[in-house]
Amino acid sequence: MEKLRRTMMFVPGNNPGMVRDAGIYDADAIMFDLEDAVSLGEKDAARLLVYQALKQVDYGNTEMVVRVNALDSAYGRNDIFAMVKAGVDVIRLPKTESAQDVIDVEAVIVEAEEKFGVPVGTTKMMAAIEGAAGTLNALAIAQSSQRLIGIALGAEDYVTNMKTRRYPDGQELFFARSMILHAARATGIAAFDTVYSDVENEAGFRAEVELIHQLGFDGKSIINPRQIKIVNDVYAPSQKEISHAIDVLAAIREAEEKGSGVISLNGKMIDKPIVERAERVMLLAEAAGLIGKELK
Ligand SMILES: CC(=O)SCCNC(=O)CCNC(=O)[C@H](O)C(C)(C)COP(=O)(O)OP(=O)(O)OC[C@H]1O[C@@H](n2cnc3c(N)ncnc32)[C@H](O)[C@@H]1OP(=O)(O)O
Ligand SMILES: O=C([O-])CC(=O)C(=O)O
Ligand SMILES: [Mg+2]
Repeated sequence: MEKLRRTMMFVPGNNPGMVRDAGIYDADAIMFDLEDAVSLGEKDAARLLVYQALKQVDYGNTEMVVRVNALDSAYGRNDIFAMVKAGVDVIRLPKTESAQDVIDVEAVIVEAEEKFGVPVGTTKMMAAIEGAAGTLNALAIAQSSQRLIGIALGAEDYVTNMKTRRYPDGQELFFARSMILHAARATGIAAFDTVYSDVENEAGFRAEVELIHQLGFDGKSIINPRQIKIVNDVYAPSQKEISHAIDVLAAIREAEEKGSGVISLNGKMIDKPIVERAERVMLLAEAAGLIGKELK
């Protein structure tokens, strides 16, 4: 069963209150940040704080992600060792430019897993693409490791690299979003859109979420708990979509019972991609609290 990751909430790794309470907002994933949200003087303290939190705070079943510093910084290797030791679910690489960046981080993860007795292969990875080189290498990056659960756009760094800024209509991100989506879909991993920094602008945020939902992203990195409900609302299927999905799944079940693969519903042929879409609608509907498990 596909894992839903509509919201992945950044939490500054140097903020004890936010780190402690991050689990109460029901983000699909929590992403502690050791990179750009943390100043150089606080890197070691943040690493320790996040390590302790992962060991001691009960975040329930929420997927726990940590954005580590790059390996070529003074902190990356220590970050990876500490997070693997703490049993983090996913390590997010920032500013990934090539497949080699992922391979290098994976090698350090393996070292850490062996050192701390964590079964090799358990720690998953995701790669954030935040510049022109990474965007052009998106497919190679997505193919670079079996551990990758997904790739993500980091638009603040990306627009800086591209010598532009973010605009309300997002035209400046269209190429990068398309590359990342296609690379993710071609390799069967997830695609995550970038943060929207203007927390007070709910209408602008909703418009961006509608756009990335239409494009096909699995979800979005967010920076504030107030953004969670908006993403979940946009990703919730309509009643019409849910009814159609229920009919499709009932029709396919009936056809299977009769031993027939090809079926029609209201005169339209139902085939594999339609069934797959219907299953995803039901998963999203359940996550949005719109149906119970018994209907699936
Ligand atoms: C370009 C990049 O690299 S982006 C990634 C790095 N950036 C980050 O991680 C920033 C994360 N976000 C934040 O720090 C904050 O949301 C800010 C600074 C943007 C806004 O902070 P605030 O004005 O305090 O937000 P707001 O008033 O909505 O906070 C409401 C509550 O949610 C908490 N909260 C806000 N953001 C977060 C968060 N990201 N994680 C956990 N808790 C949070 C606040 O502590 C506050 O809790 P309280 O009611 O118990 O006091
Ligand atoms: O990955 C993100 O969405 C946040 C980030 O670092 C960026 O936009 O540069
Ligand atoms: Mg960035």
